[in-house]
Amino acid sequence: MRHPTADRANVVQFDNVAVRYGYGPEILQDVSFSLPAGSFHFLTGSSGAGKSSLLRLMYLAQRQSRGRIVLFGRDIATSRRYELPALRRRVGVVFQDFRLLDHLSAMDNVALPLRVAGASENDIRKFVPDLLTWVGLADHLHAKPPTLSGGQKQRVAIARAVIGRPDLLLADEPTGNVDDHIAMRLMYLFEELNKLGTTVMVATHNENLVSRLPYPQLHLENGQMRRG
Ligand SMILES: Nc1ncnc2c1ncn2[C@@H]1O[C@H](COP(=O)(O)OP(=O)(O)OP(=O)(O)O)[C@@H](O)[C@H]1O
Repeated sequence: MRHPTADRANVVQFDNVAVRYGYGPEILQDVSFSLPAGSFHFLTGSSGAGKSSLLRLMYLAQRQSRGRIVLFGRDIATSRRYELPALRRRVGVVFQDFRLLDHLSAMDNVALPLRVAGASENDIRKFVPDLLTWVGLADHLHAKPPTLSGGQKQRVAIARAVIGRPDLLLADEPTGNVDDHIAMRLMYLFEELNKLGTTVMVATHNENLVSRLPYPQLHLENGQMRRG
C-alpha cells in the first residue's frame, strides 16, 4: 500500500484552513501546519476544541470553508471527485465511536481493509489473528462487536486501522476506553507502524501519554492551532 509520494516532503499540509458547520461560527480559524512524512504528532485541546473536526478534514469526511489542504501532494479542493477515494484509502482512521460493523466478527472487521485491497484469504488468516492476539483479543476473534466491552471494541477498531499499514494513521482518542497499561501497549503499536514509515497523528486528552512519549504536540485552542 506504500506510495512513493508518501516518502517525500509533507503528507499533510494545511494553509490558513477554517471550518464552520452550516451558518455557525468558524470552529477552526487560520489553521496552518504540516505533517512531514514519517512524523508522529499528538493533537491536543479541550473538549470541543475541534480535534475531531480537524481529523475529519484529513480523512476527507469534511470540507474546509476556506484555506488550502494538501494531502499526499494533492490539493483537495482542486482534485477531481473520482481521485479522492484513492487518497482516502491511504489513510487509516481510528474513530472515536469505533464504527465497527456489528454483524461481522472481530476477525472480519479487521480483515475488511485487506479484503478491499485484494489480499488473499491465506494472508488474512495469517495476519489478522496475530494482530488481534497482540492487542489482547485472542479469545475474542469470532466475537461480534455488540458482545465486546468498550475497550475491546476500541482495540478491534485500532487493529482495523493499522492492519493495512496506511501511509497516514489518524487516531481520535484511541485510548479513551482502556487502562494505562493497555494504552501504552497500543501506543507501542502506533510507534512500530511509524517506524515502518506511517505518518501518525493521535488526538488525545490523555496527558499521561503525551508526557511519557517524546512526540511533538499540536494544540487547538479557541479555534487556533499552536505547537506545544
Ligand atoms: N456536525 C456538526 N454540526 C455542527 N457543529 C458541530 C458538528 N461537529 C462538531 N461540531 C461543533 O464543532 C466544535 C468542535 O467539535 P469537535 O468534535 O471537532 O471537537 P473535539 O475537540 O474533537 O471534542 P471532543 O474532545 O469532545 O471529542 C464543537 O463546538 C462542536 O459542537
